[in-house]
Amino acid sequence: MSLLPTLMERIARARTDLRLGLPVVLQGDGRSVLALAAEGLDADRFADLRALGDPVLAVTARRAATLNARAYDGDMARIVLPRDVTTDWIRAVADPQDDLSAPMKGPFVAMRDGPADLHRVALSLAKSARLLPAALVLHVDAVPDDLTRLDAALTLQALSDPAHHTRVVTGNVPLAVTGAGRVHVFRPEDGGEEHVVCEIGRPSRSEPVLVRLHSACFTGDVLGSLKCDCGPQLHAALAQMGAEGQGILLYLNQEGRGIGLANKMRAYALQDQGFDTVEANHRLGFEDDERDFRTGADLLKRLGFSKVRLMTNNPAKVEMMAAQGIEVTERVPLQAGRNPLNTAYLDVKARKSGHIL
Ligand SMILES: Nc1nc2c(ncn2[C@@H]2O[C@H](COP(=O)(O)OP(=O)(O)OP(=O)(O)O)[C@@H](O)[C@H]2O)c(=O)[nH]1
Ligand SMILES: [Zn+2]
Repeated sequence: MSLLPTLMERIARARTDLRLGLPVVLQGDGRSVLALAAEGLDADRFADLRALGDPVLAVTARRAATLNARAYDGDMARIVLPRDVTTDWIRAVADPQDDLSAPMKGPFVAMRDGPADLHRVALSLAKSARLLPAALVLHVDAVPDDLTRLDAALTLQALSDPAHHTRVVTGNVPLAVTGAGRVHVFRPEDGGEEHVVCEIGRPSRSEPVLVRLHSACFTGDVLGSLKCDCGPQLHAALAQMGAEGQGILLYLNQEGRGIGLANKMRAYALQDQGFDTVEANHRLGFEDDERDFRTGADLLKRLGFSKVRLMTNNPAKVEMMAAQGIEVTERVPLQAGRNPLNTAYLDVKARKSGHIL
């Protein structure tokens, strides 16, 4: 019946549920689990969950490596909870903030037997909800009525494909660099963040267009943070488009290389403890870069562009464009905003993430 939620709509609900601290139900191969995000775990809910059985704490292999827990499941570990477990213990396993000041109690016992597929989906959902990637997972025979239910395999598939976007509106916005600015707003069908494409002038659809594929950086773009180069890169790109009279700025809401603003601030707090940008992501349980650049290529195609002069120092962006069928006729270097406070950050990106200096 068409009034009932689709899979995408149920995934959107599940993300909200996890962010609220509610469990969601994941189902597959005749099994059901309750999954609850470790972040923001409520003591009463945790007590109710334990009354139903013994949940395990799923964490990514990245987080497991920091904890010295064995990742028997390859990309993740299922950590057995100690008998005297508290919500503080769970939070401390999930969140690396106090790893140094209060070293973990370990050794951790990780499960080797039994399927881990539903746990894996719980972690993907937590990531897509921009929460810490750690979830309590409990097998149950009877599923409570009011909880959001998801088919695990279909959910994993849906989370790994980029969402389809609808162009919601286009509005004229005169900019400092050009009077001829237009903003297109694209909304994903999966209830995720909207993305913005800013078109400068009226670029021809048959010639290579100057494009900046930019990821949101609230601290750099809006606050003028000196920890990164995002703000100056954004403004340098707009200035070049203004000077050439045309261009496309893809402004993707993938804050913190796709981990969300709260997690990026957690990463910054770890950087204050001495870890670099890549190490901080790993300690939190994330990969170096959790972004999916395919969305950028999709939006370009939707606007009728197939050839670009791409403003970036990141070879992964160039490769992705080509893989998505967009011809990159030229990589236009974008060097702006180096300062004494971000030199180490930019050097790490060059050394560990392959950025071209
Ligand atoms: N996780 C994390 N994200 C960061 C950090 N510093 C900046 N960012 C994010 O990194 C992203 C930077 O994006 P971009 O400017 O598109 O990219 P880039 O991959 O450096 O490539 P180019 O600028 O195109 O050369 C933004 O989403 C920022 O919010 C950090 O220390 N940790
Ligand atoms: Zn930034």
